Amino acid sequence: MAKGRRGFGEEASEADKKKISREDFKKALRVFRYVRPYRMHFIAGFIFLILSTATTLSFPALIGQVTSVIQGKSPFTLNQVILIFGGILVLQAVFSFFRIYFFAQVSERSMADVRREVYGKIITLPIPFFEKRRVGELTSRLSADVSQLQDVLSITLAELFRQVATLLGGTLFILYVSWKLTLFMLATFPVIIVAAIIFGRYIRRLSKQAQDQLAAASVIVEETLQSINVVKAFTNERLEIGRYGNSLNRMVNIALRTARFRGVFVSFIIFAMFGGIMGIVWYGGSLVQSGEIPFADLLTFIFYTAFIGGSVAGIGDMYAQVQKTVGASERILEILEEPSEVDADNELPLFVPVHGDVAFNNVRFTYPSRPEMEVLKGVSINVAAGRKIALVGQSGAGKSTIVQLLMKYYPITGGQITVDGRDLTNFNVTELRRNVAVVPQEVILFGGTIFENIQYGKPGATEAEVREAARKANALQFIDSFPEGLQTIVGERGIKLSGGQRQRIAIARAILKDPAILILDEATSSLDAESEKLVQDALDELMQNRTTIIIAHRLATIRKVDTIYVLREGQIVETGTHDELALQEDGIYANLVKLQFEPIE
Ligand SMILES: Nc1ncnc2c1ncn2[C@@H]1O[C@H](COP(=O)(O)OP(=O)(O)OP(=O)(O)O)[C@@H](O)[C@H]1O
Repeated sequence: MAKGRRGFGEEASEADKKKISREDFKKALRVFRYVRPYRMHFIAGFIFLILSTATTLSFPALIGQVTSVIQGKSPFTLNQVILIFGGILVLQAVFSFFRIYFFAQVSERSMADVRREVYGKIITLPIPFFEKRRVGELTSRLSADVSQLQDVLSITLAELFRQVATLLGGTLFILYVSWKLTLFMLATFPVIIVAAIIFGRYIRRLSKQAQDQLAAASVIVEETLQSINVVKAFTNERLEIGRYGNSLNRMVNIALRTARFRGVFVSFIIFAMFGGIMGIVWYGGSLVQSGEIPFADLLTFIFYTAFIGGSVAGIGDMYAQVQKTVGASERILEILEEPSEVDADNELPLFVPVHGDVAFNNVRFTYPSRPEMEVLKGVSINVAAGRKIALVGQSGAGKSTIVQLLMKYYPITGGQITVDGRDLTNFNVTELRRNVAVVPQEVILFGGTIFENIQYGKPGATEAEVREAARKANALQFIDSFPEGLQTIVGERGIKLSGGQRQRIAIARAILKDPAILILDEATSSLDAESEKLVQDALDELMQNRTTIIIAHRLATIRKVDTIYVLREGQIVETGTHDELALQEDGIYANLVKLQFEPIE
């Protein structure tokens, strides 16, 4: 019974395979909807393609005509024939220009649309999506996959058509010249085609392996350059050179194996082609001798055969390209079909300011990427508008998770979160997040000016507003000490700011945003006393009249908050003010306070 079922299953899966591949192809064709707006250009390109193919196809006839003239069997003179073909040559040049021009219009514009849409999609996807994918993978979809599609649209499609047209047109033409010789010629084709398919597949697999290996080598370069400080600190340069070298060696080995097969393949094809042509010359020669066909036709025939041979060799390659493109478009469509977090089609909701009452009622939560571990096990927190609370607890207790849930990065698995008494699920994410600002632990600035980095908190803010925010954030002093002031370039290619300076930029950004709810993820590394004071003063300014949730790592900074919540393993185990909790005998908070302050006191 089991055996029978397995047999049935196998059959079904075979059928599925076929169906899927056909569906895949259909699906991939959907990418063509991006071409639709430029269809007039596409049609124009196609017309020029047909015209230029037709003119190319007429050239073997030139040889025949000239031979006829030489043999005195043509009504035209040599000059007339050359003039006619010269005219065709000019036309061919004009047609080719327009073909390339129109196809480029279609491919460049439509692929820019695809890129724009894919990027727009990626950036609006919810956070869990980014936990499943690597950034490299996503950027490669935008670059490599779209480029693949573009190549097919701008070159391959036209080439494929030209090759098929050459094949069909050429064959019809030689059938017309001599069906006997054509049949003879066609007898050599199947051998070449079968060999091409078998070899081609194997070579493709090998070259993909070589590509993967190259990608693996590039990852080493990327990772080590990104963390060059770590490599140097551990003096692991030699180790990395060795690792990179090994990876390159593996790639070279595979590439050389591919080259060997390609060498065999190419020599075989050349051998078979010329063998075929020799056979045709031999058989054709005997047909000319017996007077069955004129010599001029034999020449024309041979040239067409060379054309046809070339196009057959080309079609295999094109087919591989098309196959690759089906894969690329599938991957692109897969992203486009992911449900967005922000409904990008909808207009942005009106800005509805909230007061800032925040409540967590018995919230339970499990990260989608780790379903077996419940991270929050019934957490309840209440913050009235304008109040300040701190979350304290060991690393991994769930502090960051709580604020991520408040930002609606993940859906909760149990309980309820409300803002101003309204369930978080009823908030549009844009509407909600406009009311929340985060000053993160590790501030990462975008490459650009300080002005742009602060303005990020409120796109379109004026210079005066940005300056005022920088002043309130205690940042103006150091900003003005740079010769270019607010226009100083920061980030990867600009000047490097210190940790305290970056924090004050982040604070200025939050001040500019002016949210009702503020989340401070306290920096773990402590600053020197002076920066610490500047940052703390800036934070005090920022916290005024806002609901503030502090993820506290250093207890000294949270003495003034209204309520401290102590978390342990996803549960709130103590709640109170600093004074209340610090006095609790054997309390977790009291112990933490002791641990942090004892060595100093
Ligand atoms: N994106 C994620 N996917 C899966 N598990 C996660 C994710 N983020 C955090 N966790 C897990 O959830 C638990 C709580 O993490 P969380 O970051 O909230 O702790 P924390 O109290 O903020 O710690 P720390 O003080 O070190 O920042 C940890 O066990 C952590 O491993």
